[in-house]
Amino acid sequence: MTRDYSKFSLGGAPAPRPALSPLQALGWQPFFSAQIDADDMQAHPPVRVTAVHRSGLAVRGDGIEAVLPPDAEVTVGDWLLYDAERPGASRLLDRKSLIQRRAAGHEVRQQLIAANIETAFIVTSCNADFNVARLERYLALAFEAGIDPVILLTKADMAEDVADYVDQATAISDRVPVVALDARGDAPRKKLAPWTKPGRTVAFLGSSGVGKSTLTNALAGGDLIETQGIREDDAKGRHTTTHRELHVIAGGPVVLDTPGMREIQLSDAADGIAAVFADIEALTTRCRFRDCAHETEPGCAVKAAIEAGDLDPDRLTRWRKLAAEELHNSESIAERRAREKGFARHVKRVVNEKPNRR
Ligand SMILES: Nc1nc2c(ncn2[C@@H]2O[C@H](COP(=O)(O)OP(=O)(O)OP(=O)(O)O)[C@@H](O)[C@H]2O)c(=O)[nH]1
Ligand SMILES: [Zn+2]
Repeated sequence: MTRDYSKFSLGGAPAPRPALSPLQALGWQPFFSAQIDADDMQAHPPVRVTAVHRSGLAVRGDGIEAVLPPDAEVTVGDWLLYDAERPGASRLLDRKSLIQRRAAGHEVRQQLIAANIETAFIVTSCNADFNVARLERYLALAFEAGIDPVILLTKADMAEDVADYVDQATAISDRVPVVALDARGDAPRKKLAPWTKPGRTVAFLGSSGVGKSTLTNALAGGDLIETQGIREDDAKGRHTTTHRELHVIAGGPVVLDTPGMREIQLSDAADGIAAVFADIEALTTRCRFRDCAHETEPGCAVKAAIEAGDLDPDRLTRWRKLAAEELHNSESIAERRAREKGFARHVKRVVNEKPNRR
């Protein structure tokens, strides 16, 4: 919680916030400046990637707007040290977080989606869009990427049983704050203040129509992005304009909005899933058998927790499904073939194996 000391200042007027430098307003922080020295910064000023086009990387810095050659190792939100003479040689700085996904195809290749997001707002609305399994999937994605998630429940003004949605969302993880609000008006500015200070980088993730653009506009205090209602009347269609993917809100955060991030499959996210389902993961370490499938095995701590009423069986089912999906998406075709071949042998071995404890 931030405290308001303004009423203590002399003359009654709130003390003005120290202005951010142009770089800080773009999201520049000590984490990045610690990676370079002053000479470096003089010779090669930092720039942030604001959009990735097939033709190149759009970047912005203090008094710099440029397009660098395309580079598959760089994505929206990245910081580079701009080399004006050889733009392609601009150096990539270490990231605070990275969302990536496995690219389709035979080879195992990662496709970078967005870098250096600090808070991911997982957005759903208090209506039929609300789905615990989908929230869990987005949370796993955020944790895997090294981003702190916050659950936002929009359209609270239209629901009667908001507390019920809040309870369900709160039960998912004790590491994730939950905020219910009307995405329009000034509620987002007030309620999201702890995560949206100037110079922070945030993103809104969620299905179409839940209010992501509305939230961004509300933070900006104006129409920064066209919302769905407006787009529907647009004969040109919704995705014809090339938009900027990184929005710098005056006096507010940097909002990263890249199409690839809006709907996403989970792959290579085992750690993220473990973070969301920390309760179940902890139970599994107490099962008698290390490879317990939590079905009929004796000494299964997961089954015991369900019987004692400490674990919701639906949550266990969702964990299994998500873990299975993650495994499926994370394997290459060759890996999957090898696993299926090896499966019969594996079953035999498990049947003959001795308990790993007691
Ligand atoms: N009453 C009410 N309407 C909302 C709220 N949030 C969003 N809306 C409306 O829902 C519609 C969709 O909102 P958008 O902000 O365009 O949704 P989006 O998530 O950006 O959708 P995509 O761009 O398709 O991903 C708009 O007509 C908004 O005005 C809310 O909290 N309350
Ligand atoms: Zn078990």
